[in-house]
Amino acid sequence: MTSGKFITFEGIDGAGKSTHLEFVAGLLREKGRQVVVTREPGGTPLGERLREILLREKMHLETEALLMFASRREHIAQVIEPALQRGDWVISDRFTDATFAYQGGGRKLAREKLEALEQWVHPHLQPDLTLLFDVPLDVARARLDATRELDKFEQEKADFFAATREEYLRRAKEHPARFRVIDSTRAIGDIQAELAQIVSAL
Ligand SMILES: Nc1ncnc2c1ncn2[C@@H]1O[C@H](COP(=O)(O)OP(=O)(O)O)[C@@H](O)[C@H]1O
Ligand SMILES: Cc1cn([C@H]2C[C@H](O)[C@@H](COP(=O)(O)OP(=O)(O)O)O2)c(=O)[nH]c1=O
Repeated sequence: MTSGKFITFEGIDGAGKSTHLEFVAGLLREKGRQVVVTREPGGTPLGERLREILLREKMHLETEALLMFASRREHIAQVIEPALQRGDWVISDRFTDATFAYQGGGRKLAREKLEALEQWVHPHLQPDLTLLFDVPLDVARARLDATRELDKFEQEKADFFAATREEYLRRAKEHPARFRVIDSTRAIGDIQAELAQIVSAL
């Protein structure tokens, strides 16, 4: 049995992550891999209920961080670890880097608190590859405005997303072996050509 890998997709809202999830899953399936596509917050029945609350209700920033990690704990136990143990590949639309970027960067929750939660919830699990879809705020905002009704996070102001993006880029620099920063201002076809190269090198 080949061993599976854990790939996460990250970026500020509107960067284009969701556009490329199924493309990457398809590339892996073409190579004969079993692929589980999932997301955070969510990915389990309980996690999806937490997602509904997290994306709609205002709450204390620590409550928000704790619920993100509660959803993640369930997701790891029910979906991610069993899939990796079977040898499947897991692609998750967001994981812990999102909590550092949104609750840490955006909401300014102390990084040490998030590191403590990360150590508690998944001391031994890290993605093998994190694709960070990066775009300037105005590009992300224009894409969002063109397409959908905005949830609680998407309604945040420019300085929130500036801090979120900055924290993502800081983490990418801190973990260069795990992160690939994708310039997501380019045409979808150009981005997919780069993704195909990255996936074939895995
Ligand atoms: N490279 C791109 N060029 C132009 N439009 C894009 C590009 N990538 C995504 N979009 C569009 O931007 C919108 C937001 O993309 P989406 O993948 O849903 O973002 P995210 O999941 O990162 O919030 C969608 O309407 C999508 O079609
Ligand atoms: C996983 C995670 C997501 N989020 C936020 C980022 C997004 O705004 C929102 C949901 O993510 P996402 O699934 O990307 O939203 P959409 O389906 O609208 O593209 O949750 C956090 O604030 N912290 C986290 O730890």
